[in-house]
Amino acid sequence: MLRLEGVHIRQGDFDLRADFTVPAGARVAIIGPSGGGKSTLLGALAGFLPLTSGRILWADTDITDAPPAARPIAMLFQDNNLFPHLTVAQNVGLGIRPALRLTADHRATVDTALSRVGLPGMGARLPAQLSGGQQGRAALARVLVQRKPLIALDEPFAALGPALKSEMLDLVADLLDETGATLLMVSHAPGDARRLCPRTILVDEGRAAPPADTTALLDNPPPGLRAYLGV
Ligand SMILES: Nc1ncnc2c1ncn2[C@@H]1O[C@H](COP(=O)(O)OP(=O)(O)OP(=O)(O)O)[C@@H](O)[C@H]1O
Repeated sequence: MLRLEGVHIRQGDFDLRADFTVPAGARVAIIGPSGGGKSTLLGALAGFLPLTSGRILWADTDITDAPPAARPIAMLFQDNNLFPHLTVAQNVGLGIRPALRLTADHRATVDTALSRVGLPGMGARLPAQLSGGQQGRAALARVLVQRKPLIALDEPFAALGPALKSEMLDLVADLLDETGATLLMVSHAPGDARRLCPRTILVDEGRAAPPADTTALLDNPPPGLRAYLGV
């Protein structure tokens, strides 16, 4: 279980507060207006932003001050963060060893992950030699090899067309079924939240609310969310 206890994060003159739990294995969307603090929340969970006060716990272990690499969370951002001068296999390998000294076992793990996301034999290519959707798959492979119990996706497929996006959401769902990982997914698309995430955290007015039933929240949104959704 992920637990945020009395969390307060400050970025410049922006304040975000959060106090909630997410059960292990849950699939939770994070939605809310632009500038509401969704990325701030993920940044704090991943250890890129310090807390002003409060604690973050995973499975009853306090990770508030743990460095990013020691946290139980793997992140995937919208632009995938593939390094253009590294091969696809090297980019995926970064998820195992940031220094890129991979053993034969590590290389086998990378190959297995690439096959799993539908990119068998493409490890030697550079990212520019992949389509946008294939780049997204490579980035997902890097998340997979990290074998973290918590996966955070920050608007991962916003740049993809509807068919590709749908395919990627299915792939994420399959990977979660296999690994049992917990998902936190920032999305501006209510349809993605409905499809993949039974529960949703609303981030608005300086607060990340506890996960609520996605369908109920989207069918009957509070005023701030209503304005954002344009309903
Ligand atoms: N480095 C920073 N320094 C100061 N303020 C910041 C910084 N980064 C973000 N902010 C502010 O923090 C607030 C929350 O930003 P954040 O990126 O978390 O929102 P978001 O909900 O992810 O927005 P979007 O949906 O547009 O990506 C905004 O008011 C933003 O201006």
